[in-house]
Amino acid sequence: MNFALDIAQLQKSFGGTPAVRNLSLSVHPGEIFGLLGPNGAGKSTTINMISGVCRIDAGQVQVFGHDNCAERRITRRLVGVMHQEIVTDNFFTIDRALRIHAGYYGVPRDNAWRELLIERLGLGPHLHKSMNKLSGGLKRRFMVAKAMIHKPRLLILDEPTAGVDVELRRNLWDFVREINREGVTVLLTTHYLEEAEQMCGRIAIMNHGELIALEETARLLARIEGRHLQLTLEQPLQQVPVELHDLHPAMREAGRVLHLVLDGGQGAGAILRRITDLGIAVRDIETTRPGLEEVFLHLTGARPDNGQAGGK
Ligand SMILES: Nc1ncnc2c1ncn2[C@@H]1O[C@H](COP(=O)(O)OP(=O)(O)OP(=O)(O)O)[C@@H](O)[C@H]1O
Repeated sequence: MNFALDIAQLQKSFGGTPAVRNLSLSVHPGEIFGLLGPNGAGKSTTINMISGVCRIDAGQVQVFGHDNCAERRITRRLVGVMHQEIVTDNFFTIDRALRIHAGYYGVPRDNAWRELLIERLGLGPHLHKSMNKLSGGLKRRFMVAKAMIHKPRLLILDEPTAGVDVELRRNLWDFVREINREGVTVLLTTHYLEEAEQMCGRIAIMNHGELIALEETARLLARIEGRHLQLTLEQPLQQVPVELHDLHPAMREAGRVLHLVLDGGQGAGAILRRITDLGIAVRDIETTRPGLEEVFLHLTGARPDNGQAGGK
């Protein structure tokens, strides 16, 4: 059986600086697959090469067995992409823009599908508004509908929930799960790591253009051994004392929360004593399970820029 997406030794440079280096990965039909990485890791460049927006320097991309350069007309129909930047056809209404995009792919008109997208994405009341009058959230919903209007078999979502409120985010992911159950393969990027954890069966992590991990989500999480301690401090820390560097410390919430990883046989009590000996007063302590944020930290030494990360 063909992969939904098969990327082999993909490369791209901008002005001599590599953005994607020798990337190979495959996505199975029916998967929800996460492509994660810190800012500038090369995720969007990869997606742009898959969608044909960006020329490939070297390597190959196949979509359901079709080469996306040699068989572009076929792969264009098979893939639907929601790009990261909000791009709308400013003077069109949602209604008109969706009709134009459906025509662009040359697929037979499917009114039932169109109506379903409009209903599930809550676009009905806004169909006849011109695009430049829509809120950011509505524009994003429109972009999902646009990516889906030609019934692609592979849906690519590049940070679909950036700047989107909680309710819309939930609706959007419910919808993605629903279409995935109906057979659509999904590749997504997100900076909200808990979303990737909840949505994706497998996750690939890129850093500096390279693939540095590709595993089932649960296995990836299990890579980070040891318990995680979260300490709420009486006073915010300016920086983590060097004496605690063996505990993989990360500060959050402007230094009010300190996150530590206990590998080996270190007990929470002993750690607490070490901390209080340094004159740091602890208000609250809790153990947490590792999240993808910790996996990121572990694998890349960087923190994802999700607006909540503190410095290390
Ligand atoms: N059109 C371009 N011209 C020049 N450099 C580019 C261009 N597009 C991307 N880059 C560079 O390529 C690298 C990878 O960028 P890319 O946008 O693919 O990363 P990303 O993982 O999607 O990051 P983010 O999470 O911030 O969107 C970055 O260093 C970026 O500055």
